[in-house]
Amino acid sequence: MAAQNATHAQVATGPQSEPDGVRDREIGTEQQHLDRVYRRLEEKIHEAEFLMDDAAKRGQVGTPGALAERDAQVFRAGVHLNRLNSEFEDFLFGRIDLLLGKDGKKGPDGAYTSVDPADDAVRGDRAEIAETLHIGRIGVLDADYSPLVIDWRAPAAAPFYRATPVAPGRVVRRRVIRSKGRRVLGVEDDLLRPELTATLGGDTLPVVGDGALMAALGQARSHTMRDIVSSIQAEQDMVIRAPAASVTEVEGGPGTGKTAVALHRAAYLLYQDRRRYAGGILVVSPTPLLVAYTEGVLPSLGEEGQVAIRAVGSLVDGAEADTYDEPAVARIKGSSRMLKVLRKAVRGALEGSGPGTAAVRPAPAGEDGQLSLDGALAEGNGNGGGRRGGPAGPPDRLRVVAFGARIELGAEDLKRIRNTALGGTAPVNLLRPRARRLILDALWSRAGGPKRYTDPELAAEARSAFDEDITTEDDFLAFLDAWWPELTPRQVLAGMADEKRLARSARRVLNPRETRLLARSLRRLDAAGRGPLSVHDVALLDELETLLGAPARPRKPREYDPLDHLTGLEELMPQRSESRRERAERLAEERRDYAHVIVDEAQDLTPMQWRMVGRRGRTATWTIVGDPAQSSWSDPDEAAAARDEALGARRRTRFRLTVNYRNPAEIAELAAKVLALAMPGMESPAAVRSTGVVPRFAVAGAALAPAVRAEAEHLLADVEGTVGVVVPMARRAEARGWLAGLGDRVVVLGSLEAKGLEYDATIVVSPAEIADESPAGLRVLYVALTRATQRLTVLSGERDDPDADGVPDLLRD
Ligand SMILES: Nc1ncnc2c1ncn2[C@@H]1O[C@H](COP(=O)(O)OP(=O)(O)OP(=O)(O)O)[C@@H](O)[C@H]1O
Repeated sequence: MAAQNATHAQVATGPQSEPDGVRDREIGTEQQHLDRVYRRLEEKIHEAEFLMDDAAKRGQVGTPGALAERDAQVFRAGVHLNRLNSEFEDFLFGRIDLLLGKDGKKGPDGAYTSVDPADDAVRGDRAEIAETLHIGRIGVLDADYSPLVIDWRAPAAAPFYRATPVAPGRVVRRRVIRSKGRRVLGVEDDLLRPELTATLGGDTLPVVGDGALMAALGQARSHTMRDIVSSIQAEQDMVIRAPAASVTEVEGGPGTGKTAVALHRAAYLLYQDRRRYAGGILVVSPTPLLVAYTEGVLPSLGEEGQVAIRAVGSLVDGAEADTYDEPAVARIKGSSRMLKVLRKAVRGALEGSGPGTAAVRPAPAGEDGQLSLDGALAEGNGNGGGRRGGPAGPPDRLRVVAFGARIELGAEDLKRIRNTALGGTAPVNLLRPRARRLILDALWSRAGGPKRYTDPELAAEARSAFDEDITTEDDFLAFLDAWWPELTPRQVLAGMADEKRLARSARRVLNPRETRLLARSLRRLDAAGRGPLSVHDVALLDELETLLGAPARPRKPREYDPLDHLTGLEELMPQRSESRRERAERLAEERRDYAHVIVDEAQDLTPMQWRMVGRRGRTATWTIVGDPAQSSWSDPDEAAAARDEALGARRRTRFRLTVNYRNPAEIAELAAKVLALAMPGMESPAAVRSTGVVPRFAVAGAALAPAVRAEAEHLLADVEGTVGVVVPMARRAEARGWLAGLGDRVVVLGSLEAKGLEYDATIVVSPAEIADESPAGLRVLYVALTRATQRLTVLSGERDDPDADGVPDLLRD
């Protein structure tokens, strides 16, 4: 049975059947505990209030700093209670009953999972429970510092997730507690040592329910992801608590919990070492849709202040790309070949598109024989103003009058100087001072400066006056701006829309067809680079920013807040006053270099995107989750090489997740057929449950609109939650029209947007069209087929070749 693959699902529900009234009694027991926790929290608030009152009365107890700390303590305790009441509906969610134990060794991840029962913990087949621990989203200590609730991330909580019947350690019973506000609603138990007759306080240990995992998986889906904190499985827990050294790589098929695990890991790392991660955690997500879907998970785990979840198209400040290039263009833009093209494009932008005729004409030298400039005339000096292609036609001559004579740097001189300047390794914008210096050297030399002064001191003085005279002239500055303009990444990108110029940058790298496609795709931008960016443009902008050089941003790491430790509640409060958007903006502004980088759906990053993401974690530790079978990138080897380069020689620890918690077996089985075509030999993860409902097949042919609508209506009636309609990318807009008015439980998605998301029911429209859309089309289809938690309908379009049962050729055996 598929369910046997899940570690929790393997658990027996115990030999004891559930007699009447036991459930209520057990709920009552947990209710008493929860009441105690709330009483304790209220006590903390009163304590804090008293301290503040007292301090105020006595006027000057302690320093002003101490008074402020007390105020903060009261405030934080109040916020804490408020959150417990309003947000953490199931703030207390777990309990483990343990046998007497030996002192175990701490594992490298800080968890005591290897703890074994003491030798005398079990007598025959009987054992007495020696310890009971309650587990919740935050830790709460009693007045005597004994734990009332243990934070789920604490080492002592690890057995709640890791114990299995095969390796139960000290755990006899694992209980998941369901509560809302201050009320306990239910309990579900797993018995990990069914062979024992265990007692608690002399009474037989009762066991209630069928385990919590199945209950969680069967719930209807909404538009936001839930945390899985009460039902994390052992293999997932190993990843969440893996030591944050170097690189943690996690692979697993669809629905194995990679995204969930990655987010819980972020919360875990913050709990483990908040100071270390004060530098911020970046979660890179493939699409804005997945960001929106997942961004509630960390706040529900009590963490938000230090984690930025950003779509790969929004990693560059000010860029919010959500458009997709057609596959052939995406392939070019994502490829590491672009690096060469961009390097040359930067040079090209500097040199302009053709010979310029500008010159700066200075006035005669001043009385002192030094140079002076006035009334410079710039003829045809193109500085990009309005013309596509950025700065076009920079001046090819610079004329000045010095020491009574006219001196000139001609096109060849300027070219030579430019090439010398570009020989430096610094980014191009930062080479401007070097270029300016070389120009002045050349002018000085041509004016015969070095020969005029034999005394070095006088020579230096004269030279410095010479430089100052020239460089304070507006005309010289105008010349410099035209000849070596300060370029922006967007300008250079926009300049690449000029096919002829691009052809020069892309010579021997892209073929003419590729050049044409690339240039055409950039015509969405105006000369300054304003306009809609595609997701792949953003990585190019980032690369250009590196090539050009960005103004240094001041780093403002979040200060360590001593108040974090004042409440006596074992947790730190995020800054609640900030909105999510403000927070994301602040993080983006403050940092480009994060302490930990989590990459979700890593198989989809293109080589250029790996370079962009790599730049954000140069000193970071990494968690990378993905599934090669779901890759929409056409050249996995090239992407793997770019990934290796981004991660450098860091040591990698690999994990594999093997159980599919999303799709029922019936859907997983169908998807496996496409997997066999897309990646022969690749194993699909075992589905943890089965619903008995097989996927439906319908044939629409050319009449997609009515068929999709009818099927969506059917599924809306069939499931409680969401219906996702996955269509070929090219049909996104029309498909929205087909489903207009059906309400917000139905969502239309292009095949590339479905990544990472899930719905109660899914309609996959025109599978052959999806598969044909790109070289990675079969893998994209595999993604589409693995989004449903309950129902799946496959609707054949004109390109499919359905059999008599409506099964399209791609999905037949
Ligand atoms: N231990 C668990 N308890 C309850 N639900 C779980 C558990 N693990 C995973 N799930 C659920 O299974 C679904 C799939 O999880 P998730 O989206 O993280 O998988 P994934 O591996 O990232 O999938 P994909 O590769 O398709 O994006 C989610 O609804 C998640 O909440």
